[in-house]
Amino acid sequence: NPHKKLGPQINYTITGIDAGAGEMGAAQKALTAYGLKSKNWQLQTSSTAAMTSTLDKAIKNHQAIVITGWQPHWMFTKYPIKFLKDPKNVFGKTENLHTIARTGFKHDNPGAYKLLSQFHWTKSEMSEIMLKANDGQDPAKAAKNYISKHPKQVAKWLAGVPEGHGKKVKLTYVAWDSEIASTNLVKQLLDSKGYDTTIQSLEAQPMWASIATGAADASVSAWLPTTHGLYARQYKGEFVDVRVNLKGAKTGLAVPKYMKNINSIEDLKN
Ligand SMILES: C[SH](C)CC(=O)O
Repeated sequence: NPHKKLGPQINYTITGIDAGAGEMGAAQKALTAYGLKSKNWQLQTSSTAAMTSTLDKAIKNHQAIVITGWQPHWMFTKYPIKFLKDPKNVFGKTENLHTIARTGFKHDNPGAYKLLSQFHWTKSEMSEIMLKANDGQDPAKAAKNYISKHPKQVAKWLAGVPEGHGKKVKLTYVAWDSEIASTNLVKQLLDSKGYDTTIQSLEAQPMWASIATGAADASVSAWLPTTHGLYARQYKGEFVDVRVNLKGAKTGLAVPKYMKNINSIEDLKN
């Protein structure tokens, strides 16, 4: 209802995701920076699944809602939503997804490290796996299908990567749809060369800690420079930033497009 103040319509609540997600920290900062905290606005933590199902219900009922959103994600293709402008740049400009590794990994497993140093793809390529996984296909199967459909790209990723002969590789990730897609793909690529790859999902902070402590070998789930900036600073010198594996990611607050008069985080006070 564009004529009623937004806050009371949604109990001054931003529908968030898992508490450890970097963008939840950014959303908290935004509440303060935009003077929303003093107006009783609050950030609700839940999970990606809970947030997207709450979004689904709100859109089905043509109701107002504010969520913590991010690209690449199928929510922007499945739902008519838009990012809110962030004039104070709390969420940062575009992000890149980085591959990070424990400091000794290149020495201990140069073959697997070589694959990680060659793996990169685009948002639309990632969406191929993400959308299939969201439609209920097993992400490992979706990753295998991707590999069989893109032989030239796979050949580039695997160029010069030696056989693994069962050498173990441990990848950790955070169970966001984007990272489920990329981690399953990297596992299938490594296993196709005879490595024995295990993947483990963790919350964001423990994922970073698993690399810094050497408990895991690598992760393709690092959102930098802003969203995981806190973790990168906390573990500076204790991890290797192997490379960017996807360019042009983005986090921010988002609303359904039918909320015509809400286009900036500033407008939430209206
Ligand atoms: C939720 S985004 C995939 C990443 C993050 O916010 O930590």
